[in-house]
Amino acid sequence: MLQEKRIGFIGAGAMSEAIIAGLLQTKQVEPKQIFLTNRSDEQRLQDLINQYGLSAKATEIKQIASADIVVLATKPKDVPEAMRYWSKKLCSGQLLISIAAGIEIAYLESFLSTEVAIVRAMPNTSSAVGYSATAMCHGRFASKQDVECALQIFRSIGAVWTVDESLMDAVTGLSGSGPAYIYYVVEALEAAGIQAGLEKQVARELTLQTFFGAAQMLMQSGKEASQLRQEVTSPNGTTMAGLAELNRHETQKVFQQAVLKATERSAEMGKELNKVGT
Ligand SMILES: NC(=O)C1=CN([C@@H]2O[C@H](COP(=O)(O)OP(=O)(O)OC[C@H]3O[C@@H](n4cnc5c(N)ncnc54)[C@H](OP(=O)(O)O)[C@@H]3O)[C@@H](O)[C@H]2O)C=CC1
Ligand SMILES: O=C(O)[C@@H]1CCC=N1
Repeated sequence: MLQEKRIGFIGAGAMSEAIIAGLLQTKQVEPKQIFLTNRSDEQRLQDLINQYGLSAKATEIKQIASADIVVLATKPKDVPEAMRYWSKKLCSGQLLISIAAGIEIAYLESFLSTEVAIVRAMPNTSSAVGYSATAMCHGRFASKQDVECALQIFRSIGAVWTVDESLMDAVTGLSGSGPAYIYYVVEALEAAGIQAGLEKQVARELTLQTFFGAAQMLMQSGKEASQLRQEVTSPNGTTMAGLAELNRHETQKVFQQAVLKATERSAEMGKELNKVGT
């Protein structure tokens, strides 16, 4: 299905790159099917075109405006400006996929005078290696084929779930921002390993393999995280000592609060922009 589609990206930032890298790595699309534009950073655009072998024509506005699928990947604050410009160029028959945090479908529709199919999605940066956790919902003009097309894009760069739009802020707080929480923990474990006497590279490799192994256990064993944690924890042993310190600082609660804060921020960003209006 994606083989015949032309995909235009509005925004040439971290997320567009992650999705493009994933699509190309998993061979779902060829470089010539991808068109890309940004606002002003010519060097960044050229770097991506060179790195991923995209056609130089990729920057042509006409190509994006007539693409089968247009991915809106600017920062949320830049969505009004981008939509004011691009909404005049989009037409029914095209599928607009927005990945902007907090931005509601109704808000995007308010810029459009034609019945453009819209999918709102929240992938994460693991798209770049084919392991995104993406959730998506769709607007009233999206057909079954449009939804299937979006599902196929996000399946090709990881796993995808469909949710009600009211849950998109929660998804953003959990899995959209989620990789950053994991990297934050990895930074801490690596630093602790070094402090305890390990060489930097060894600390890094042990940490990464521990994360990878734990993720595999969670996915393959069918056991709850709490049960797996208990299996590591010998009475009066090392893990118990480590976990006692985490509990003393209410670390689980802190992580829960972090996800809820991020969820709130996603909703807030949408509200801030809706106030701006068209
Ligand atoms: N980073 C993440 O982990 C995730 C981000 N998201 C969402 O993805 C979106 C993009 O994020 P990210 O890639 O990190 O952002 P970046 O800041 O890395 O990239 C934003 C891009 O948008 C371009 N841009 C800004 N205004 C316009 C415009 N009017 N027309 C065309 N292009 C424009 C910028 O161009 P220039 O540099 O020339 O100004 C830049 O290339 C955000 O809405 C974010 O909420 C979703 C999931 C995860
Ligand atoms: O930090 C942000 O706002 C974006 C949305 C999800 C991940 N990064």
